[in-house]
Amino acid sequence: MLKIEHLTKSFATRNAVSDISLSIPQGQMVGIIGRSGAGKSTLLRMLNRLADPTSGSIYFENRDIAKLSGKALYEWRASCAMVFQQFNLVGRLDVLTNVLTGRLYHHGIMSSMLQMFSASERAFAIKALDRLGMAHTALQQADTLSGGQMQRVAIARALVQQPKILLADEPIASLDPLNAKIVMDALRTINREDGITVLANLHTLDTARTYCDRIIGLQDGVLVFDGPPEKLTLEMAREIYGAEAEEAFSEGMTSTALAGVPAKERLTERDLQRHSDMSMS
Ligand SMILES: Nc1ncnc2c1ncn2[C@@H]1O[C@H](COP(=O)(O)OP(=O)(O)OP(=O)(O)O)[C@@H](O)[C@H]1O
Repeated sequence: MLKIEHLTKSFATRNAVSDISLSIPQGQMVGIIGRSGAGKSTLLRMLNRLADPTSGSIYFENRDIAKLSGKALYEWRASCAMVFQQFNLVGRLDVLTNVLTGRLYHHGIMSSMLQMFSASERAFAIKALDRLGMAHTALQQADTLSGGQMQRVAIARALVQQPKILLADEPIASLDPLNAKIVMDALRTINREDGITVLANLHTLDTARTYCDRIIGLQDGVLVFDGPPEKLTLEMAREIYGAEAEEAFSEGMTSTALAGVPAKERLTERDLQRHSDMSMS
């Protein structure tokens, strides 16, 4: 069980995350939604301590994660893996070595520096790649892969950490729809088969609805919705995304599009349909 109590992160002029309390049972798949700047990344980054909370607590199996330091913090980061929108692979290294870097958390400093991996670790890494349908690329240089393939390798790297929690910060925001589906399917498989809790920041509401057991909605750093997808009404979704009542609101719209463009300039579904009709004629 991951338990967050009154978690707050303040920057100079504002709270990015404001007094959030939540309990997440092991094995849940949770989607975090909200418009751009709502605090989604800051919340995830606090969970694996890439950012330190200003106040509040994060408990996992009764340990206060917000207070860990040194070796204990390193161990926590091993059990709380993270994947990012930009994949964060080392492009000039081969895929297998990239995946094996996920094992460095389990090594001492010396063997980490020498990148010494045992035969069983290599086999484990290949198995992780195989689960993601990527074993055939093991010896390929990482920067020759497509974005979707890179994200699958990044997930394999997270898997070899043998995490209890997987944090995914906009894992499909840079991918085309087909690759986005492959990556989300992979996250759900890992969640269901391995019992790993998945917390994913998702920039479209329809993805969160399709894949998640539970949706958490943030608005200006404040928790404004917490429940199963079927409880998230259109009105609530509009409120979370700050969409105005008169405009067409599509669940496939991205949080960035909703936050970045003045309402009058945003494309409605009707505009998009008209555009595709025109391109086809
Ligand atoms: N290091 C920082 N220093 C100052 N302000 C920051 C910092 N990191 C985030 N913020 C601010 O905190 C707020 C929340 O940012 P955050 O990146 O968590 O939002 P988000 O919901 O993940 O947005 P996006 O979807 O665009 O990534 C924003 O107003 C952002 O500008």
